[in-house]
Parts: sequence; structure tokens; C-alpha cells
Amino acid sequence: MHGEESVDAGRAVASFDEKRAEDAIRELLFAVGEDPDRDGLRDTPGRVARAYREMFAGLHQAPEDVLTTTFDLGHDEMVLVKDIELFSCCEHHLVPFHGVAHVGYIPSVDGRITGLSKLARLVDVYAKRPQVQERLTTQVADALVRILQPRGVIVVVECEHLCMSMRGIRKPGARTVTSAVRGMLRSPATRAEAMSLILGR
Ligand SMILES: Nc1nc2c(ncn2[C@@H]2O[C@H](COP(=O)(O)OP(=O)(O)OP(=O)(O)O)[C@@H](O)[C@H]2O)c(=O)[nH]1
Ligand SMILES: [Zn+2]
Repeated sequence: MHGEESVDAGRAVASFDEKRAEDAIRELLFAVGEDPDRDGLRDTPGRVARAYREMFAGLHQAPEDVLTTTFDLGHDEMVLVKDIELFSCCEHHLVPFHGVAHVGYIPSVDGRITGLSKLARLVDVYAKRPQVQERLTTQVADALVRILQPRGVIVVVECEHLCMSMRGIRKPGARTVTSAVRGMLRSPATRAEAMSLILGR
């Protein structure tokens, strides 16, 4: 268990409450010493609420919603989509982290594959939630294992966390790399092949 169930179970608990989000942003503006009723800020709570609806849309989606299209192509070699740009939101500070994900898998014995764009959609399902990078990486890998039953999966995520760049320790440019490897891709030779494809930009 890698924590996915709890987050996925949580997604069904509540839908996005735009009015509540708007009230909270208005309250936050008061708390930081602003006047939410001044001209420039009047529409801000509504705008921010709508932005949050978009940024956290993944809370209300399941991987099964996006990994719908599968084909039996009989392809049994590695499929890798690399440099999938992602924007997520650090659950500790609610500021963005952004970077890329590389997602690869070796199809199931019967060659069941999915559309390439679905791998990028899957990354977004998990990125568009309050997250930590390790959990995002693990969830993408485990969803692929569960739904496509591939013989192997590799997910590598490289991100810059704005909570480390714009505040706190203030180290812009530091990149965090996380990986999750399942099945056949754990074997050194297959893993090395995947890593050389990922690193060969
Ligand atoms: N492992 C992990 N840590 C993260 C991630 N995003 C943010 N963090 C870290 O979460 C930690 C939270 O630490 P705290 O000491 O509770 O918070 P803080 O006082 O704001 O910490 P500083 O950022 O060091 O100022 C920080 O070290 C962040 O760098 C992530 O995706 N994975
Ligand atoms: Zn943070």
C-alpha cells in the first residue's frame, strides 16, 4: 500500500465548494492585512476559487477515468513518454512545484497498451491534488500496475519546488528527482535501458 487508496477514497468525500473557497480567500486577504473590498481585489476571491478548482481537479478524478482507451496491439517492448510537463501543488505550503515526469511501461503479456496521451492525463490526475512528489510518483506507477497489468513500470519525476525557491531556504534551481519502479523494470539491465532512454535528451 503506497497511500493511494486513502487519497483516492478521499476524492469521493466532497466536491469542490466554490462559495466556501471564495469566503476563505476573502478571509485570508483580511488576515494578511489587505482590504478585499478595494477595487483591485474585489473579484479576486472568486478568481482564486476558480483557479483552485482547476489546480485540484484531480481530487475528483480516478485513474480509471483516464486510462479508458486500451488496445491489444501485441506490442511487448517498452513504451516510454518522457518530458511530460507537470504543475502540482506542495501540500505543505500550497505553492507550486513544477517539472517533468517520464513514464514508461512494458505491456502485459497479451500486449495491452494505452493511448500515449493517457499517460500524460494520468500524471495530471495525481498532480492536480495537494501533493508531495514522492506520493505523486508512486501513485502514477501503482495506477499503471493496477489498470494495465504491465510487466514493468518506471516513473521518474524531476521538479523544482517553489517552497524551496521563493521562500524558506531559497535555493532556486534545485531539482528533486524521485522514481518508482515496478516489475521487470526492477532488473538492472531493463532499468538501465529505461534510464538511458530517459536521460538521452
Ligand atoms: N519529501 C518532501 N518534502 C517536501 C515536498 N514538498 C515540500 N517538502 C518539504 O516539506 C518540509 C516541511 O517542513 P517544515 O519544517 O514543516 O516546514 P517549514 O518550516 O516551512 O520548512 P522550510 O521549508 O525548511 O522553511 C520542507 O522541508 C519542504 O522542503 C515533497 O514533495 N516531498
Ligand atoms: Zn512546500
